[in-house]
Amino acid sequence: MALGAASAAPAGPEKVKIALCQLHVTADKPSNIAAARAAIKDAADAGAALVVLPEMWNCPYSNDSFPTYAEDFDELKSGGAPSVAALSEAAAAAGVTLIGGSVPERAGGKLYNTCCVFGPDGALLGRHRKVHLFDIDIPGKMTFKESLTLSPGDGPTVVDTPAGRLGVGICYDIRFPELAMLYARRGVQLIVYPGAFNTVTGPVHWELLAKARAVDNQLFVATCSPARNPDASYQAWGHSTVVGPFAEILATCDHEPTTIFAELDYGQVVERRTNMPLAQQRRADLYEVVDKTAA
Ligand SMILES: O=C(O)CCC(=O)C(=O)O
Repeated sequence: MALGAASAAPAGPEKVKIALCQLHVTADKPSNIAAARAAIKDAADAGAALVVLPEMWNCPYSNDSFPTYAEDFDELKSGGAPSVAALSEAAAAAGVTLIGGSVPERAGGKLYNTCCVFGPDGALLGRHRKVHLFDIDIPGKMTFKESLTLSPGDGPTVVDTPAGRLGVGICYDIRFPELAMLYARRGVQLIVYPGAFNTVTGPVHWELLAKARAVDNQLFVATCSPARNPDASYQAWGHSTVVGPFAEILATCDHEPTTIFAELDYGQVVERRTNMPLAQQRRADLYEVVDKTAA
């Protein structure tokens, strides 16, 4: 299906309070889990209905760590997936929709960088496996090859939640405008990118990409990073940010552990698209982006 006008806005809440938890991530998995639980509760206590965690919040961001900290989600009930179980419990206890950042997932002999989405009753509503792996080489500055340990997911993820219709991408996924465009086409109101940019690409690209995906598609974008840990081998950029559909910054922060909040008014998605009907003005006679995963 060629991507044209966005589908109608889904029935759902008009306004949602979102919280992005910029967690301090260490090598101690139980303490990372405890910190995530506490942050989710605190965010809910402060009135958030939608809570977001960062990429790889249960382990150091390194290829050495991913296999060690990985969890098999099929072992949820037998206690083999403590991070994911904690997310489900914390979402239910707090009564929030939870975009559970990402953790390394073990499935079918492979590892994935996976985000789980939970409803306010703790039910798993969706799961996104990072589609675009972070393989870059900027000599002397930043070299990382996720594909040494991880496999890519094979599809986009759109989840209808009590906090709106959400699209999920993980970190490097934000660099691919086609994925965001596909989400807009499917009526997504907010794209959430748990991410962990670094001190090389972060200062130049992190905010720029969030604004670009928002303004291209006239929707909300939230990027949630771990805090910078001076002891870690990978220095996360931090700067978790919420951007509105006119590319306006609604909330942001530095690299310290914190939780930031923003009120999303989904009516603005409709308003911006009415003011500036980009989707209707596309020249399908000149170019098109094709959704190869549409049902
Ligand atoms: O795209 C970048 O510069 C950083 C991406 C990244 O850190 C990731 O995908 O985990």
